[in-house]
Amino acid sequence: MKRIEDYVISIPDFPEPGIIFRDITGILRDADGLKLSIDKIQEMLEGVEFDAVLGLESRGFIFGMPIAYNLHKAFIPVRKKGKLPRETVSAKYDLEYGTAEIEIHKEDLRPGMKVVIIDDLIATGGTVEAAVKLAESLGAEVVKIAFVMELAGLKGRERLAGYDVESVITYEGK
Ligand SMILES: O=P(O)(O)OC[C@H]1O[C@H](OP(=O)(O)OP(=O)(O)O)[C@H](O)[C@@H]1O
Ligand SMILES: Nc1ncnc2[nH]cnc12
Repeated sequence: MKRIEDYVISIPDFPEPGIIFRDITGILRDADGLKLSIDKIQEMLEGVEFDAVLGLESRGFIFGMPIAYNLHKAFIPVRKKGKLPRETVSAKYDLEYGTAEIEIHKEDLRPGMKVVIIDDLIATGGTVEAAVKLAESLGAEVVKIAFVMELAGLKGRERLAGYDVESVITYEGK
């Protein structure tokens, strides 16, 4: 039986020198890998009460949507700036490579909603930290943050102190 780490393809020096790119398409192209990844994240949510999955564009959509569907929860996209048509709140952040800005529809979250944030990977933690800020700025409570992969060497988890954070697999380095 293969493990999730057996499906991830690691590409050195992509998209720039020094980055080891952890490619999830190796998981998705195999039906067993795809099922295993969704099942593993779903296991993390057992016993967690929540209203909606927040999926982070774009790879967080891939893993977040099937889970929202399976558990009969809402799915709310957190998108890169300029894509959402209604009124938004937005946050800027730094990436392992470059900077970016994400946003969410303001009226999609209401005070008191409990949300789970799902993404494929945490590197520096900048993206997920920005997503937490957006959710909380609208009064939502982040009850769980789940990743397929964690690059522990980049210490992104340190930005999430006090939150319930779990990853299917952890790479000790970058
Ligand atoms: O922890 P961080 O340093 O913030 O990096 C992690 C984020 O970077 C990647 O997304 P990216 O912005 O490359 O977008 P994509 O999913 O559309 O490829 C990844 O899917 C995470 O969302
Ligand atoms: N090393 C990495 N591999 C894949 N996606 C990433 N996003 C940020 N860092 C990444």
